[in-house]
Amino acid sequence: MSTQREMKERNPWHRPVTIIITVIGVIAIVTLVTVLVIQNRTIAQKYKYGIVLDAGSSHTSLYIYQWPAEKDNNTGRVEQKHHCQVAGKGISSYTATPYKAGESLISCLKEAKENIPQKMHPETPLYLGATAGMRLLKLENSSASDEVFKAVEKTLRGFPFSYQGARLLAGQEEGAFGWVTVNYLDDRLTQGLETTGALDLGGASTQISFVSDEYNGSESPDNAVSFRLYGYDYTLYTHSFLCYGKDQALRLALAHQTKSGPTAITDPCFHNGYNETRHYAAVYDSPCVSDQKPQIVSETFIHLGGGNFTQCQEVIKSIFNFTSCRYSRCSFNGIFQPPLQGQFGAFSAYFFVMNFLNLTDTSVPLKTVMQKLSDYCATPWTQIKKEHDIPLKYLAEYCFSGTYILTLMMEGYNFTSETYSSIKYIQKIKNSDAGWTLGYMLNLTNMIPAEAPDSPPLTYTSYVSVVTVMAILLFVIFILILYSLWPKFNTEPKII
Ligand SMILES: Nc1ccn([C@@H]2O[C@H](COP(=O)(O)OP(=O)(O)OP(=O)(O)O)[C@@H](O)[C@H]2O)c(=O)n1
Ligand SMILES: [Ca+2]
Repeated sequence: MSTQREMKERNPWHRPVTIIITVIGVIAIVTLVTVLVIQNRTIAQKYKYGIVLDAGSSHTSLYIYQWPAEKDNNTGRVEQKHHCQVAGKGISSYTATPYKAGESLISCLKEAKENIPQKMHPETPLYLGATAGMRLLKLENSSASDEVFKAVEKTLRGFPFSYQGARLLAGQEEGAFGWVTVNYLDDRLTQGLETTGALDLGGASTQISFVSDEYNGSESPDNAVSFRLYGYDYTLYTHSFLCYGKDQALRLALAHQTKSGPTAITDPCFHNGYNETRHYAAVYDSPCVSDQKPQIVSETFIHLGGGNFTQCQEVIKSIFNFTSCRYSRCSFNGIFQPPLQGQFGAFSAYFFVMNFLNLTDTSVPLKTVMQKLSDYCATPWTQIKKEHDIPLKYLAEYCFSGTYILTLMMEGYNFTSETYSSIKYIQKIKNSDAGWTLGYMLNLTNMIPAEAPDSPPLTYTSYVSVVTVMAILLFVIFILILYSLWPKFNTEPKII
């Protein structure tokens, strides 16, 4: 009994002082870890913002981006916070009343004010980039395009943000920034991974951008864009085909079918039973087709549907020119294109159309995809109208658009049934829309450094874990030391 009591007395864990030390130690560790976590989280919650307006040919979209304030010059942290679709058509449609182009943007800009903390408004950069609709308007009527830009500038300056300009993007910029967006969001740039190509299909133009080992910019230098990003060099091949967005491509196809000025056509790209009267003036009212306008015999023609995928493919092939190529290889219309390489992300109308048609799965063999599209095109217009509740103008065009997408990819860009699966139809990557706007803002705010930034050797989680483990270890060592010294303390009173 006495030996047992002695052992109990010698065991420091039964002493109140040891218990107190242990409790204090545990409290200290908990406090240390809590302070570390809270301290870091408070800093991360402060955001900076940027606004980009995408003034496309068919409509305008406003995007708000946000990033942690302390990561200004760091990697991969910019994300889309908000998207607002401007009501009505694109700014290039307001030539008769340019001030309305400016007014059309007001409601989205008001939304932007609500979505960004007020004190951040003056330091939030605001950009507007216009694409193919305004490119065409400039070609057609350059003073009208100036008026539209003046009107939108006036509206943008009336908001409390830091206005950075409204300008026309070059086709190369549109393609290159779309590529930057996709690869930035996929975290490919910081790690120097093999990049993903970008395919963007708009209403008035379409872009293809990718890195090819066989392209260094010496052949057809106009198609080269060189970057140094995070310490890695890239020479990107990019081309923008004006008039080959899906709305202008439809005009090219209609122009091809109405060359002789008929009073009616049976268009294989529209469903059987489709019947619409169209004005020649409206179809040919675009610089993409205006020079092909036939000597009019009548003001209108009847647009009938034929619902035949194979014949539709033939019509669409005829809007591409494959005859001349002064380079080693071409896509179409005499434009150089190096061999396709790697994975591709296809966004904007590529996604809208293929998603509507339920054809976004590219692991399905191309033959099956074509068969499904062929069946869709052959479905009578009355049945299509019954099955879908969307505006008829859009509904009528999906057979054409789907066929156009496959023909552009296979005949135009030279994808094959084997490489078709390297394409992924995408709308968003990690909650941010794929498109040129994010890449444009990252570039103009210098948010992608040429050299890799110095990064802390540990990630945040590892840092907290290491500190926690070390704190516990120190505490245990402290207790062990205390324990090893205890017998001495314990025997002292006995000596006295
Ligand atoms: N949900 C949507 C949104 C758009 N569209 C159509 O897709 C095409 C392209 O849209 P978008 O990529 O927004 O083109 P824009 O940016 O307006 O045109 P561009 O890039 O050529 O200036 C247009 O015909 C548009 O009507 C669609 O079918 N479904
Ligand atoms: Ca676009």
